[in-house]
This record gives sequence, structure tokens and C-alpha cells, in this order.
Amino acid sequence: MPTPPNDIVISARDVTKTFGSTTALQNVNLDVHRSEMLVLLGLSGSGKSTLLRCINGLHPITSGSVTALGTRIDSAPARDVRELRKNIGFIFQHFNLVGRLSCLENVLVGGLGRLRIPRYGTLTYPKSMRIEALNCLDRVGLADLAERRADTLSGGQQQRVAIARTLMQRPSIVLADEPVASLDPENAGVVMDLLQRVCTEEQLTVVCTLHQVDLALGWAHRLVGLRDGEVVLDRPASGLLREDVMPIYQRLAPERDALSVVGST
Ligand SMILES: Nc1ncnc2c1ncn2[C@@H]1O[C@H](COP(=O)(O)OP(=O)(O)OP(=O)(O)O)[C@@H](O)[C@H]1O
Repeated sequence: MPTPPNDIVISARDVTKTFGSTTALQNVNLDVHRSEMLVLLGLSGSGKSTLLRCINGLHPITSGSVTALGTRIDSAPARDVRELRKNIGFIFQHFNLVGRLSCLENVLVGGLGRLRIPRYGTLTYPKSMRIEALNCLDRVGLADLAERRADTLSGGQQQRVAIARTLMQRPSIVLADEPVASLDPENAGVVMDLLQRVCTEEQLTVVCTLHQVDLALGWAHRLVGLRDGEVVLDRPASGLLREDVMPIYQRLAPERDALSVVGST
């Protein structure tokens, strides 16, 4: 059954982004639906991270339009973009936790956007937020490590704390830039499981960049392939095979190109 248009939470229209003489994105069109887990694939330099950063307004686009949660990021007043960003979580390859803080306080930082004044130290946060943060840690299976310094955790555990911090932000959209690139295969699976769970159980929309095709096929609802800044593959993951995806990593002459761009879900 086709998804109703009002279920679209991110919409990119003819997005082009240049850095000087480099064209990082070229006429990208993409609609992402509520509760969809979309994985962006492509060679290094194909534009995956740039697209994520254009979606949350970290990179101003050169032309086209980007709408997220009903706000035109490319033309909205800065204040509206700041409000929108509170609804967009970002997960980084290197976790970006504050190593000397406890896991609980790192998670509490995710809720700072809801407070008028900054807090320093777990006990300065309202009790309701401390309970919520503990609950977020519990959802990633790490409640028992709440008091541990973040820099004593393994990489996989740190990424789970980063996901808990994002949940504490109560976002509608989660952007994840190579969230498993620093992890071993087992921990990568755990993190992908968590991202998929927040997507389906909490109705969040996840857009995630990956280099591992097998992880994308295993966990994504939809795969989008970029090549030289252009969308060259856009298919539901269900029924998709590795060999359907691999051509995005080849640089073929256009007349020999095995890919045909397929419309979204
Ligand atoms: N801030 C920047 N200044 C100049 N050029 C940039 C900047 N950010 C990205 N680029 C260029 O834009 C292109 C796309 O880069 P991007 O980082 O989006 O690719 P990617 O697919 O995410 O790569 P990777 O998989 O290695 O992270 C590259 O040619 C890159 O050098």
C-alpha cells in the first residue's frame, strides 16, 4: 500500500551542494517516511555525509530545497532551524561522548535542549530527567553502567550510550554517520539492531550512512546508493541482493551502467 504523503518527514528536492569547484551532491531527490530506516551507501566521497549534513542544515545547500518535519531548512529563519534541530538527533562514528563524565550525565546532555540553563553534574538535573535518562540507558541495555565514566567503556558500549543520549533528546529523526565504522562485527550488529528498534518501536525515522552492504541489506528498510553525488539506486531492502547493490561501487561508462534508478518505496 503506498505511504500517504503526510508521512514524509524529510524531503529533498533537486538538492545540489558544491564546495568550491567540487560538486558533492547533484540534483538529489529523496523522500523519507516516518518510521523508515534508510541506509545511504556509496564510495568514499560520493556525498553521503554531505547529504546528512544538508538534511539538518549543518551545510547550507547550493540550490534546491530541503524540508524536514515541515520546515524548509534552506530558507527558514535561524530560530526555526534551531527548533527543528532539537528534533533531529545525530549519531557520530566516534560517539562524541564526554569521556570524563558518567554515562548517565552524557545521556542527560541529550535533554539539555529542553532546559533554560545549562547543568553541570547529574544531581543538578531535575529528578524526572534523571529517571528518563536511566530509562534511556536501560533501553540500550546499559542501565547497570550508569555511574561509569564514559571513557572506560568499549566502543560498542560507547555507541549505545550515544544512542541513549539521542533518545533523551526525544527526536523525530535520527541521522547516523557511519555509526558502526569503529566497531567489530558483533557490536556493529548490536548497534544496528538498536537503530532498527528505535525506528520501528518508537516511530523514529533513521537515515544512516554505511560502508557495509551486508549490514545495510540486513537492517535497512530502504537502500539509497550515491555515486559522485547523484542518487543511482533507491530500492526497498526487502528482496534486494548484494549483486543489485554492488554496481554503485563501480565507475562504469554511462552506456554500460547496470543501474537503473528505481523510485522510492
Ligand atoms: N567541508 C568540505 N569542504 C570541501 N569539500 C568537502 C567538504 N565536505 C565534503 N567535501 C567534498 O564533498 C565530496 C563528498 O564528501 P562526503 O564527505 O559527503 O562523502 P562521503 O560519501 O560521506 O565519504 P566517506 O564515505 O569517506 O565519509 C568529497 O569530494 C569531499 O571531498
